[in-house]
Amino acid sequence: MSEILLSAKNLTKRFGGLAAVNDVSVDLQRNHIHAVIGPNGAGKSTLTNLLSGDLPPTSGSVQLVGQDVTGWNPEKISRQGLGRSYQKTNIFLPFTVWDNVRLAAQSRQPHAARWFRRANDFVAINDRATRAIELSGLENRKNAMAGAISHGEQRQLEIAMTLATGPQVLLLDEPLAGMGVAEAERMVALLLSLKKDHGILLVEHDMDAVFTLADKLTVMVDGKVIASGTPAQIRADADVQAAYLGEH
Ligand SMILES: Nc1ncnc2c1ncn2[C@@H]1O[C@H](COP(=O)(O)OP(=O)(O)OP(=O)(O)O)[C@@H](O)[C@H]1O
Repeated sequence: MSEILLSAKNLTKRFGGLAAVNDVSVDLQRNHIHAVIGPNGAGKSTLTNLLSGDLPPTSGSVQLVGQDVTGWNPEKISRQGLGRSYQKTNIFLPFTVWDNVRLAAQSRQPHAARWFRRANDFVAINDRATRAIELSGLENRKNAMAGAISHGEQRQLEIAMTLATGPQVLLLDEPLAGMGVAEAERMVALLLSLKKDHGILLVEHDMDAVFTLADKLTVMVDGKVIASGTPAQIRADADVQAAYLGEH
């Protein structure tokens, strides 16, 4: 049986009287892509924030790579193996692609702010950055300024920066947002290649991409899971048809 990398059980997040995430359980296996879909306001971003530690849950628990990480802060959760891409906000536009990825790799080292660093650390950081750039398909853009590359390449850069932290789980929030057809096809191919070494939890509105990529889907509406299963099971689910998917 495949290894479970991430397992969230009965997660609830309340904002005052609103249960933005209501008793949600999801799990993620290595070498799988698990997509979380649902209409606007379903609670997908809130769920993502609970998994990354950006928000504490009101109740429920999260296991990551064999460790209960419930209530841990984002940095500690990152060190335990979860890489979250933050849409563009982490990219330094006046820096090169390489510098951005190297900084992300460096942020993962213990004592990142220390002025004194051993030579071995530098080698390890550079190796991780080089590998992340290779994996994300940005080798030929590594000396370009981040502000001068295309929108699609910037989204690849976000993924490279996430990979540079050495995650086992990738938590990706709308990696295809704002992309044209060719860029989206490239990103779909990239995500499929990354599944070889990672588990990927994907929040995405592009249903064609989701149904191409996902091994498993969880459908949320109004904070609750209304269905979970394979793409074929989700397509055939009457509740999902009625609530969300329509013609898909
Ligand atoms: N910090 C907050 N305080 C109060 N309410 C919030 C907060 N964050 C989210 N909500 C509410 O929780 C519900 C779920 O929002 P969330 O952003 O998680 O949905 P979503 O599925 O990610 O939507 P979208 O697809 O539009 O990004 C919404 O009703 C939203 O208004």
